[in-house]
Amino acid sequence: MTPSRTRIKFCGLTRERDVADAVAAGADALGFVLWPGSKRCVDEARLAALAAQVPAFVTRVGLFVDASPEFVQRASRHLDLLQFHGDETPSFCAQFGRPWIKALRMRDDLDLHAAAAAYDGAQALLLDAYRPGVPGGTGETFDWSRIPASLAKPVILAGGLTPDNVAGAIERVRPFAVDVSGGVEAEPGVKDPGQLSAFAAAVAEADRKRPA
Ligand SMILES: O=C(O)c1ccccc1N[C@@H]1O[C@H](COP(=O)(O)O)[C@@H](O)[C@H]1O
Repeated sequence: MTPSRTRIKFCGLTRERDVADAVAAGADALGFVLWPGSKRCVDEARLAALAAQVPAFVTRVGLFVDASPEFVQRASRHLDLLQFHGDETPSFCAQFGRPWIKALRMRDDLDLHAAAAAYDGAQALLLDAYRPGVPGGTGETFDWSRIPASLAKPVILAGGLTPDNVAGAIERVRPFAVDVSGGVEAEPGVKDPGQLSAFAAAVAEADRKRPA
C-alpha cells in the first residue's frame, strides 16, 4: 500500500496545551507514555484528562513498556491504539482485543522480516533506535538503509526525528508514518509549538516532493 501522505504521531504528551498545539499542527495520532521510568510518563488520571481532550479522528495511543496486563486493560479505556515498546510477546500484545502496534529497537541482529511475521497481528511496526538498557525515547537515529523497501507491515519510523531531518527520512524510507518525541520538545515532556508546526510542515513538504 502506498499512502497518499505520511501520517504523523507526536508522542510523549503530558500537558493539555501540548495536546491542543499538536492537534492544531496536524497530528494524526498522539502518544501518551505509560511507563514510570520516563520523564514523559503520565499517570492514569492525567491520561484520562488528556485523552478526553482529543478530538475525533485523532488516534489516542498508549505507550507501554512491559506493563502488567491489568494496567494495560485499565488504561486502554482511554485509548484507541496500544503501543508496546518493551519485550512483549505477540500473544501478550494480542490479548486485549484492541488494535496495537509493536515497537522494535533496531539491534544489529534484528531480522525485520522475521519480526513482521512474528507480530502478524500488529497494525504496524514502529522502528526505533537501539541503545542497550533504554527502551526508547533516546533521541537517536539509526541507519535507515537497514529498513527493507518492502515489509509485510506498515512502518512507523521513529528515533531521533526532528523538523530538520524528517524530510530526508521520508525520502529515504517512505514510511507509512513518522513518530517524534524529543525532536519537538523544549524539554522532556514539554512540547514546543513552533517545533510541532515545523515538523508537520516538513512532512507535508516531503510529501509534496514524493513521486506519484
Ligand atoms: O519517550 C519516552 O520517554 C519513551 C520511553 C520508553 C519507550 C519509548 C519512549 N518514547 C518513544 O521512543 C520513540 C523515539 O523517541 P524520540 O523521538 O527519539 O525521542 C518514539 O516512539 C517515542 O514515543
